[in-house]
Amino acid sequence: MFKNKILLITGGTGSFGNAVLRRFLDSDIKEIRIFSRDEKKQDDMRHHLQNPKVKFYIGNVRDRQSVDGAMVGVDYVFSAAALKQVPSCEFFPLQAVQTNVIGTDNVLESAIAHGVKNVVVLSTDKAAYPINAMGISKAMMEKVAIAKGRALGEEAGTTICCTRYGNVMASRGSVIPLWVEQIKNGRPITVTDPNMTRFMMTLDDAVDLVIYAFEHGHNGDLFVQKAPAATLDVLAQALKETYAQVDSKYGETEVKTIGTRHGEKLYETLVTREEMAKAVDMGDYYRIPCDTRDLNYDKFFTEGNEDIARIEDYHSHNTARLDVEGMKKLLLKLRFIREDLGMEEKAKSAEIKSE
Ligand SMILES: O=c1ccn([C@@H]2O[C@H](COP(=O)(O)OP(=O)(O)O[C@H]3O[C@H](CO)[C@H](O)[C@H](O)[C@H]3O)[C@@H](O)[C@H]2O)c(=O)[nH]1
Repeated sequence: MFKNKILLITGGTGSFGNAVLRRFLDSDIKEIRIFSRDEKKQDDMRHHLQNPKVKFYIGNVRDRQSVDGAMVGVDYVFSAAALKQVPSCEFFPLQAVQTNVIGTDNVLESAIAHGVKNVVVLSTDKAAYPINAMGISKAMMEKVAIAKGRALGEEAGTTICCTRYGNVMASRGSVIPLWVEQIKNGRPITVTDPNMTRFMMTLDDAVDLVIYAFEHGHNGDLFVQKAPAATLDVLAQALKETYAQVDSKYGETEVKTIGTRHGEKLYETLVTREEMAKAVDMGDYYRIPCDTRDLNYDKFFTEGNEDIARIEDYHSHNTARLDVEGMKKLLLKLRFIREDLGMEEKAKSAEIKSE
């Protein structure tokens, strides 16, 4: 499907972009374009990869002209550029709107104008019943993408769909690399709330989900991957026990409860109750087709969905729950933990401790 095609990844220097590169570089894809703001990260990537198939574009999704410059000749787009940290978006919500909503709209409009065949927009569980600025901006981003997909319709040359996933274990700036640093530096592990749950996905799961959406998506679809969850308590214990294999003193690390941060939820929802009512169960995934009713209000009263009251949303408190042993198994899938445990050769680059 990617043979001789050009793929553009916005926000391509992030964890997701790097994982896509690892997956596709040895394939028969023609070119992968990395579009992002940070010249330093691009430069590091360029030196590390030294691969003529990868082309770099400096730009900002907020600036349509820069997006247009990268879009010429592109077949497929993975739209991953985002402000994604909950606390920073809480303090600068309009910045989240600029990048996540308006920036994504720029990417979609540009893709349609340039005849791109397929766009997959990356979202997060925090967009379902959102309570924080990051989630609210991502929820609006989903609405923008889905409305555009619906307006384009089945026969259009461009297909737009969204994927929503949970916490990507050990992605840049997330809790696992932070706790690993704490363990190794002899500091206590800082836990916000031991009973808080999060969906646990690997970066490979996230790439699989995007490819699944790419292959199965109809205009306006939203895709979710079923995933297990764990409490922070279990995650902390599993990390301690895993690192005790490197040095037994790590197993003695103190765990300190610091309290919930700005805008955090006790548990995350991947599929809302309202979405569950129309979700198509595809085995490992849910496909949530867009609502194709038109803006004729009468229909909303005559075609209401009575099932909704009986359906439960899909969240990190009611999905499959990992225990410490299960969590440890999942941790061992992470590249940087495997490196630390000596199960895998260390990567050449001075990549930060994350996936
Ligand atoms: O010192 C800390 C930091 C975090 N946490 C907890 O660890 C969990 C994960 O926190 P992260 O900061 O790793 O992730 P978030 O859930 O805040 O958000 C992350 O996951 C999202 C998906 O849900 C998006 O991908 C988002 O971009 C990304 O930052 C949360 O329950 C948080 O309370 C702690 O206990 N101690």
